[in-house]
Amino acid sequence: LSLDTVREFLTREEDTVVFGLIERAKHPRNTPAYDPGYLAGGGHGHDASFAEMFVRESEAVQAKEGRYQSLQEIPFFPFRVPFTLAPPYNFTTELYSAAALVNVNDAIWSMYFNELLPLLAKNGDDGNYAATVSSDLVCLQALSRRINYGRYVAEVKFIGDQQNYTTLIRNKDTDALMKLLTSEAQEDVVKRRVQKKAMVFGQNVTLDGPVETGNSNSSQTSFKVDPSLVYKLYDKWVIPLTKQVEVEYLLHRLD
Ligand SMILES: C=C(O[C@@H]1C=C(C(=O)O)C=C[C@H]1O)C(=O)O
Repeated sequence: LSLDTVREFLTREEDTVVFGLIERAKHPRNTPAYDPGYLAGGGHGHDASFAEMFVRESEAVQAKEGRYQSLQEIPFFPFRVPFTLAPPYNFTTELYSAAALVNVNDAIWSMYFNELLPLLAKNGDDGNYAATVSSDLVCLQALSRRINYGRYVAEVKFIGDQQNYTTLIRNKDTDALMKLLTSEAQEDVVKRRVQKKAMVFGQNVTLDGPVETGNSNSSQTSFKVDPSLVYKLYDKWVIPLTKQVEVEYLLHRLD
């Protein structure tokens, strides 16, 4: 684990996040899928929305196949996750064990459904709820993996500057920790790159003419996901939440 490999991981995750958003944006809002009352109205005694039920049950299946044996993956419903049926695999454990399970999945969940989704999906209801929430799950898992990877970022930064971090952790100085782990230049690169990825991955591809680059002067260029929304997602939520994970991890790094 080094700062370079950590940055490579985050860069590759950007692709997964952007492709996930493109797929979700294919479907309209489909609000009944998020309404707990919609299922209850069916009289089956459910108190969760289709979206929640889909995530919970998918996580249960994936848990059985060993998804959460990798520390890179953290479920949204940890108490509903059954034991794995997969034989143990010797995953490398780069994380400090007392801090390894730090995560902000609850914050990711509410950010995704309450803030991002209304900006991402067009109004409308086409009844394809299962396909829709299945693409929500992909987005949630990608965002969770990316944001909770802040644990690995923090570990690398801690190892690289143990003396300074140790003092700040002992003093529980979260503001100073936040400042020490922040690289504004790097954050700027990340935000501009994801915006560009949204342009490149989300363009309409036709056989006539050159590949659209998105920065041509044709105002007709339209993207499957608004590149400025992807910038905003990283600026307002993904990077701040990643840094929150980093700070929380560090606060447990000497436990
Ligand atoms: C990931 C890093 O650490 C911090 C978090 C970042 C992020 O969430 O993208 C970017 C820069 C840093 O503020 C890094 O330095 O590469």
